[in-house]
Amino acid sequence: GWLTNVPRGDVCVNTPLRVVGCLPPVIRELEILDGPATSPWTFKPLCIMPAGLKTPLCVFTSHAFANGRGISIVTSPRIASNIHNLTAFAQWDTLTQAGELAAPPFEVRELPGRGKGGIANTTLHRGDRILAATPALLIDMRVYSWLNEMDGIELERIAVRQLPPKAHEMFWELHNAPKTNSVRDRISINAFAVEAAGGRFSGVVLETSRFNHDCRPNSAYYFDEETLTHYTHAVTNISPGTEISLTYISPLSPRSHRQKSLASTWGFGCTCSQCSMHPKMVKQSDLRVNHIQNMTRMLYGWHERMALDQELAYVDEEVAAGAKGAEEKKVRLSARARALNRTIPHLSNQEVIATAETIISMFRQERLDVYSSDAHLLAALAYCAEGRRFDTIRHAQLSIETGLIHEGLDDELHFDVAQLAKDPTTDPCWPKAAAAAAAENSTASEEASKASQEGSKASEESPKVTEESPKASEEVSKASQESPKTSTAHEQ
Ligand SMILES: C[S@@+](CC[C@H](N)C(=O)[O-])C[C@H]1O[C@@H](n2cnc3c(N)ncnc32)[C@H](O)[C@@H]1O
Repeated sequence: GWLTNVPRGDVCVNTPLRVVGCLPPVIRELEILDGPATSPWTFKPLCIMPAGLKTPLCVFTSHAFANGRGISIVTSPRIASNIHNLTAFAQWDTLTQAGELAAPPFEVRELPGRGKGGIANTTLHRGDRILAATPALLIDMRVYSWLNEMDGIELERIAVRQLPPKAHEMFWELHNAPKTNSVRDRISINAFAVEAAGGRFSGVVLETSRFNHDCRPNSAYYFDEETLTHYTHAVTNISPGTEISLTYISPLSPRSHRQKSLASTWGFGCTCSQCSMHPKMVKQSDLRVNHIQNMTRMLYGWHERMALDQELAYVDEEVAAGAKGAEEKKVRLSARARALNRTIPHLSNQEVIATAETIISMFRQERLDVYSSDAHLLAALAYCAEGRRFDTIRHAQLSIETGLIHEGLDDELHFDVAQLAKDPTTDPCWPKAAAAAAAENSTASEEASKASQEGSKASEESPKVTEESPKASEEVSKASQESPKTSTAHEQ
């Protein structure tokens, strides 16, 4: 009954497919093996089987999701089941009322020449949350490659149609610039590229879609895959009355590329301050972003080589122990190490530090310092390899601060950086000789402190952390000079 009610004419009229005929898509109901009663979805999933493939793409809608905000997901049954197992579904009642802030720190207003936009209604400081919202739509990117345009649009239409009333209404109020079809165009103009449960999606986050673009934005966003929540935070201090902006594209591309991509996908000529600068300044800015990218590539190479060296040392032990598959692994890792040696120049720790500091400074000049999380992490690792404890901690902390705003950092990497920020001397990057000296020092100091505790209570007030004393740090730095640099050991 429901299927026959789907008006399909619109799809055909608005697509070039009309020229070659307009057959209605073949839509099937997904067989739910456990039976409909146990299905987590509000409607029976409707599917289209892509020509020549064995996996259908279907629409999965939940009205209960995120306290009734609802969601429609177009994807394969396997990915849908993975998504359903995420915290976002398993504990939706414990999540905050995403997107339903009692007092949002912005108002949506009509702005000259750019449609609607979000205007701050309070003072926001760097790091303040502006929005946290779940997407109303997640459209698997495979829709665009596996299905013909008409079939893809049909699934998108069903996904929108099945949304709860409020989300449905908000979707139709979104900005649109007619090109192909009213549903597809709205999705492509307003969606964020997100990843979840092993799939890549166009995600429409209804509230966040109101923010306009700026190449040097005052807010940054990321998508938390586990809770399916899209976060937006302030990256600068924002005064009331200021427009909240985010970037639709990578800001690390030259002005001409940015302009082209904004015009072709979003239909506007960017007039943000970074695009409107004096041509000489544009040239310098383009040069800087180019430098940033090249130098970052070099540092990633250094980091990969350092990780490879550590892995090779481990594999050497496995080979010596006669472990199965160790020889093959060593051959594979050595080949990768040789390839890196050919393409990435060799860098000493000091050079890595100088390069990372230069990248960080250029990001600052570009007003993109929130992007310098990786550069801070690499600086921290190089300082660590030099046995410079407090420089390591300083950069690890800066990496965390920028990373939290820009990426959320709740993954393994965050755990590693957090460890580094707490105590680099226990990290594998810390020079072994220095670690041994520090351990010896701390044993000596423990013994001394024990002895003095016995003698007098006053010794309890003396600083216990011996590495912090000038003598200890001198020893550390000497030891690190003497120690073989882990990152170069296998290259020589
Ligand atoms: C995701 S929507 C942003 C919100 C939109 N202005 C609205 O009214 O809902 C993207 C569209 O907003 C407009 N837009 C965004 N940033 C802009 C900017 N910096 N200058 C002019 N128009 C902009 C463009 O029409 C673009 O296609």
